[in-house]
Amino acid sequence: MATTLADAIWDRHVIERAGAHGPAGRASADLLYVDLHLLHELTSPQAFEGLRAAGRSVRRPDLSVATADHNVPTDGSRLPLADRAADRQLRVQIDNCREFGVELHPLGSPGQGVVHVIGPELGLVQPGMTVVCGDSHTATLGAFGAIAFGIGTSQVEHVLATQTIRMARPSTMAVTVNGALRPGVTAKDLTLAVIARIGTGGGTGTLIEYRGAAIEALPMSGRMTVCNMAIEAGARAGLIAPDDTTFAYLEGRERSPRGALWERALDDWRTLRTEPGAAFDREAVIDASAVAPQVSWGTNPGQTVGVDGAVPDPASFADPAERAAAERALAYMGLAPGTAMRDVPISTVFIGSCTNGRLDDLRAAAGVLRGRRVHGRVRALAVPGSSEVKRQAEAEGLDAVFRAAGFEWRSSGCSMCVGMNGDTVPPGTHSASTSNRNFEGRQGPGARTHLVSPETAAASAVTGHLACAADLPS
Ligand SMILES: CC(C)[C@H](C(=O)O)[C@@H](O)C(=O)O
Ligand code: SF4
Repeated sequence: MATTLADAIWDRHVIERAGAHGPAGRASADLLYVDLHLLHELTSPQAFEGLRAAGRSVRRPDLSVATADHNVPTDGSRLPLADRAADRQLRVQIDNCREFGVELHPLGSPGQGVVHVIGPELGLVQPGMTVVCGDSHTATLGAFGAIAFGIGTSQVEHVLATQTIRMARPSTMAVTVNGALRPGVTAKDLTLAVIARIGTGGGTGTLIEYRGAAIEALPMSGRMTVCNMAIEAGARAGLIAPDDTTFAYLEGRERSPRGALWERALDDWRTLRTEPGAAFDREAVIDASAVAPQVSWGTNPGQTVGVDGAVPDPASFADPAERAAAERALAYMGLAPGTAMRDVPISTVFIGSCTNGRLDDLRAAAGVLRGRRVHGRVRALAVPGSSEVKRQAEAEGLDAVFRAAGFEWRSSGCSMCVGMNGDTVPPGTHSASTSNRNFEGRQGPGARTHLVSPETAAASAVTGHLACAADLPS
């Protein structure tokens, strides 16, 4: 029977099948081998604590890599931090990684950055792998043709101790994006439009394979943006079949295979595709040419419209649950039905995160900002996704473009994506943010988040209200 890419990768990693009789009795789910375990400071302390209490060691420290991202300040501060809780968490991480022999990229080190940004950058994430991390947006890494998913802290401990994970095989979904994106329309707009279309529950329990001409045309940065938000459609993970774009990105990276090993890896990676005729449990087909720049209006990523659109009337939703969600969202967002999205004034712009904090994203935003100024009422932050992205951006003068426009140029971290590191949106005001979640309070108490692409964030910074790049006078 023809196999999907996700099933093929899964099968390669099964150690014990669900239903099999093992030493611990009948297995409730598959036992999978984990090729790469990424860690950050927020979801790993209790896992290391558990190992310590049980007198266990890390089974494969060589396959485990940690970084500091959620809690780190982005104003250039170093330990000791004024924020006592963050300070403690970052120190605990340093101690844990030292004690258990895990490679760590701490605050202030050249390899530090958002965990989902540094993995690919180092060449750690490769086609055909299983990758886990105690973080839902691990889905980002599926862009390399890997099965990459978020796990809970007790599973982090299990993986540290055994390099395996017990997990039921997800069902499969294909999201096929035909045609080509129009000029000015980005991977972020596409991934938001997909969620608006299939809903935040549209991918529940599945592993989504994104495919079709519009996906194949995306660079790795855009593919990561798309897979990053698979989780916001309810999926366990997203993935994209590896191709020459993937291989070109990986070639020569610090941890990529070299020489004969590279050739051997390529031979294998080229086989990683969904076989013709393979059946998916669910399928959605999207026409890329119909996608416009997107802006979210509500408090989940599916509550999104084109920038030409308006805040919908909750009464227009046939589904009672959706109607109630829209009512609640409008109350929180302080928006009236029928308001044109362009009429929403913003206080804050955030360009960064594991969704849109890579070099291509900063280049795109800088392209819009060159020769322009941020509106007087707007505070705008550019936060590189990693210290390496920051260095590269500075090497090509992007920091100067952001600064000249009136942006703050910060150090890398999760920053305003999550509002737990000192970077927040003032209560009751609106932000244009390139992150992936617009939940209530996500960017700070009372913050009203509008999810957008880097280009749209930059254009909104200039106009002081939600706007796309095409709105700006040339
Ligand atoms: C803190 C972490 C567990 C969380 C996640 O799992 O995604 C965070 O990164 C987020 O984006 O909400
Ligand atoms: S940048 Fe945001 S979404 Fe990504 S890992 Fe950090 S908090 Fe989570």
